[in-house]
Amino acid sequence: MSETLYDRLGRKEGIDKLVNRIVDLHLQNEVVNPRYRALTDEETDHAREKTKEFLAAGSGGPVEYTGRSMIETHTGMNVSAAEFVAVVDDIMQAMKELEYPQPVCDEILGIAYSLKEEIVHR
Ligand code: HEM
Repeated sequence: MSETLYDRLGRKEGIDKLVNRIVDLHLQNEVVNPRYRALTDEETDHAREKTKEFLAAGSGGPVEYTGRSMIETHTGMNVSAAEFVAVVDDIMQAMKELEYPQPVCDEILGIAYSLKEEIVHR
């Protein structure tokens, strides 16, 4: 059987590490940290766990996504294009630090970008 994106991300262990690092970077990133600082610890943990599921399920892993849709989640936030780019930058930075090969980074970049319409200005 051919390798899935889930495998290339390092399966559950890789995805858990990646999402934890992305959330840490969001908390340090001045463009978006007010959004995340506004959350309680429970809300941050919830968003973190749902994002791990979203990535695992969407990359072909044996996981069901039980969170809300991207439109439903981000509606009412009026996320700007600059915030969207900042989040994607953090994703790419985390992948670089964790030494994912460039083709895997490019695949994630494409998937992230494809979600822009569902997240920005809603
Ligand atoms: C490719 C980009 C993005 C993806 C894949 C993504 C994914 C997600 C997921 C899966 C959740 C949890 C859903 C749930 O609770 O059921 C979430 C929550 C959240 N996202 Fe995003 N997101 C993205 C971009 C952004 C951007 C650009 C912002 C704004 C800076 C943002 C702000 C938030 C916030 C504040 C929450 C927590 C909402 C809450 O608990 O009510 N996201 N996101």
